[in-house]
Amino acid sequence: MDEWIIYKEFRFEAAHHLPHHDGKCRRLHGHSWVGRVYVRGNTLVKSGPKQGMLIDYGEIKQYIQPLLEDYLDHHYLNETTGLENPTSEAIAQWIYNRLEAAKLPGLYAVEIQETCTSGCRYQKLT
Ligand SMILES: Nc1nc2c(c(=O)[nH]1)N=C([C@H](O)[C@H](O)COP(=O)(O)OP(=O)(O)OP(=O)(O)O)CN2
Ligand SMILES: [Zn+2]
Repeated sequence: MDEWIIYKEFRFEAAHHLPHHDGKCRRLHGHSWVGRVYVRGNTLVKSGPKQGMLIDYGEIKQYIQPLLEDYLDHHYLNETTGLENPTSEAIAQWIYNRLEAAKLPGLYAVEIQETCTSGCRYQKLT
């Protein structure tokens, strides 16, 4: 069987702190976060303007945009997400759950890069 996995990248500026951390991440600080939403599927659109696509990248963006505006970009993540300890792991899972609730077709994984050298991928085992 064929399988395609595509992704759409997004970026946001946001502050957070990890209240339980034993190092510098306990302090309030900010990052230029980079995320990726992965979508997976076995069939491509057969005709029309989306021919040859799993799902239009622009459509994936439409699912991410409200999250960026309302919760992520230029927000304080401890407050807006309701996560008491917003690690990369927690934020990736939080974004995945939101996209799943919004019924993004083929949702497969969410990746979050917190710094140039650190990041996390969250996906659900089936
Ligand atoms: N597993 C996790 N570890 C850490 C997280 C996390 O979310 N999950 N978060 C932090 C801090 O928030 C920090 O902002 C990022 O840490 P780190 O990569 O150590 O940042 P540095 O700038 O020090 O990275 P270097 O490239 O090594 O200088 C900590 N850990
Ligand atoms: Zn951090």
